[in-house]
Amino acid sequence: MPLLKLPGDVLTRPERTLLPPGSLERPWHWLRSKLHRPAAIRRLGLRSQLPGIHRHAARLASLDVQVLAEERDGLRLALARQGVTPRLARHAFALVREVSRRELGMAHHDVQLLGGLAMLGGRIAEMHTGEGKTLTATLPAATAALAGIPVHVITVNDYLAARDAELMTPVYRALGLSVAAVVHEMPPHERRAAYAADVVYCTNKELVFDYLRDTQLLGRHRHPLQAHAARLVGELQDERLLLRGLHFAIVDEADSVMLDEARTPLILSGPAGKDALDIALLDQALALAAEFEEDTHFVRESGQIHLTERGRERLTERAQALGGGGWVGRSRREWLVQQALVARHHFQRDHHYLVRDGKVQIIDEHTGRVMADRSWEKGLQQMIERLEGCEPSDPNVTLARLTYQRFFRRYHHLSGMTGTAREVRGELWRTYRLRVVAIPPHRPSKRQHWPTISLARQADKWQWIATRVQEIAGQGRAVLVTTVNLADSEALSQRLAEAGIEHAMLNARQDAEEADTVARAGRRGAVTVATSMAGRGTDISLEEEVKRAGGLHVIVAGHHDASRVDRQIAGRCARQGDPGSVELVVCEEEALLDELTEWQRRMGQLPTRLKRAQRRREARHARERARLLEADWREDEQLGFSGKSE
Ligand SMILES: Nc1ncnc2c1ncn2[C@@H]1O[C@H](COP(=O)(O)OP(=O)(O)OP(=O)(O)O)[C@@H](O)[C@H]1O
Repeated sequence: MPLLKLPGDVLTRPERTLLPPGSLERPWHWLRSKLHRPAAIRRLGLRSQLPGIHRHAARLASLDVQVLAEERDGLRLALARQGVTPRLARHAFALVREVSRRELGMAHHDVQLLGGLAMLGGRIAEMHTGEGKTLTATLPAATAALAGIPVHVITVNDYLAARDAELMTPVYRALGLSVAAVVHEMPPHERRAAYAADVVYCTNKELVFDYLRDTQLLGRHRHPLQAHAARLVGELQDERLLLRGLHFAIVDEADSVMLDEARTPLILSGPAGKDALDIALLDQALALAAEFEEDTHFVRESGQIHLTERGRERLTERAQALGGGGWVGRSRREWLVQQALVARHHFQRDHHYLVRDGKVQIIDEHTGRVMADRSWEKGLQQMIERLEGCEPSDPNVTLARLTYQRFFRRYHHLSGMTGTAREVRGELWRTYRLRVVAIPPHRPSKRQHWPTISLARQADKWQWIATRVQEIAGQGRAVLVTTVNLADSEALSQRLAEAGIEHAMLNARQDAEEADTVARAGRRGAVTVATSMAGRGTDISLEEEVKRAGGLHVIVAGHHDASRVDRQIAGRCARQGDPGSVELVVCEEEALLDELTEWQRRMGQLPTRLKRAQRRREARHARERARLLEADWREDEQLGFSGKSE
């Protein structure tokens, strides 16, 4: 029985049809997810595959280029005929390992082979940060691609998609496979060409938007069978579609892509024309919101803003004075003012967005990167633009929307890898039916966790960090400091500049030089200040003398939304057996403290309280995702009768 096989009827089955669990099954799934434990390598029998791979690899190592190419062609034929059977998978892994050794000078370690096998079996490989997931992904990706299965390697940002595709190209090329990266700036014809490659590296956002564009194009032929029928009568030309279907996905940073980003659905929008938005009305709403006082007219709860009874009364009075227009209907006017309050009080410049070239550009809260060409919906974008004195952009209308939960479950074969999956394994199983396999590290980690420092004020924090940075960099080590947002990274940068400490910056405003900044960050005495942009995937290679002096020191200047992000940042140091250390610096004024009640503020030590606040925030985000998933399932059940999807 093959592990993977290209469906014979690939034209009619480019994606999996969703079968949501029935309402009686759901409590059972919930219970199973609570009891879920990471699958043991031993129980899955993964280790027993290693001797076979090594036997093949030893034989391949002695072959010359010509014979190796013949071997590859023979294997490709067998994989295409039989699918990826365990025997052929061992053979393919050995071939990929040998090719990587020749082309990149890196032969996959045993733990990478185990990670690759876990993914080939449709699981999530939890591999420690810095263990070499980029190289690991080549094993299942190339094996599936050799069998003729289109592969998507999905990651969190364009920088990583382009970097990983480029780094791994020699391996794929030597295996006779084509590889491409899809990045934001690409026009449709280049995207289409890229998706035609055997292995495609792309981000979750680009992929889902392209999928939505395709569903728009398919229109009433959205169901695979309808599309096939339309093709036969010439009503549908595949040349205009971008994707080749959803066959095999390897999701890098799986917890970030499949959970953190899954709180909000992706919305494909199109221009609505200037008239669709009444700018005067937005201005009135903003002016009204400026009169409203917190706790009297509105309250903030769990990241949302609600009008109080007094706020509603005030709005009714003011609406009568304004008269007519958008102010007549009660729910409409309340919604308008609520949006204006969100624009005024919730979204902060240099935290949630930045202003560049006269435009308001959203910063992705998970990756710390600018999301070019993305905008908030329903007038919120234009309200923020008015507040920032920018020219209001053209409004958009929603064309299609899709949740990540729904999208990823459409893949015939779904797998992933990450350094941080353990704490969300239940949710990964509940949502995607994906099991987590914990892979041991190649070498024991030498990372030292220094005690947490807690200070009273932000200013004390920056001062303390400046002193610490000077001390550690002076020892010939390299230092990376991460802050929770762009504004904080700039405040710290200013403090360092005042102290005469030379440093590089990596944040949403200084993103053009990313590869160079990362390349310099491991030099002797280098100091780098970054936001969570440096949190995932950033691989800082250290100079030999830096390793001898103690490696990279990471200072985490404040907790992030999820403890997984903190762990990812800590994972920038002590990679691949190098030495390294990490410490956390927190202070009373931190944003997460907003989450604490007065009673909690008075209780316990600051770090413990902050940790609790972080856990509450994580739980809230998990609840939001669960609600979205539940809504998705309900929608599926209702649509089931009319046979539609999406
Ligand atoms: N088998 C190998 N032999 C030698 N070096 C390796 C091997 N595998 C990976 N590396 C090196 O290890 C470093 C870390 O790799 P990579 O960035 O892919 O790790 P990662 O697991 O993706 O880390 P993160 O969790 O931070 O994303 C890279 O510099 C890579 O070249």
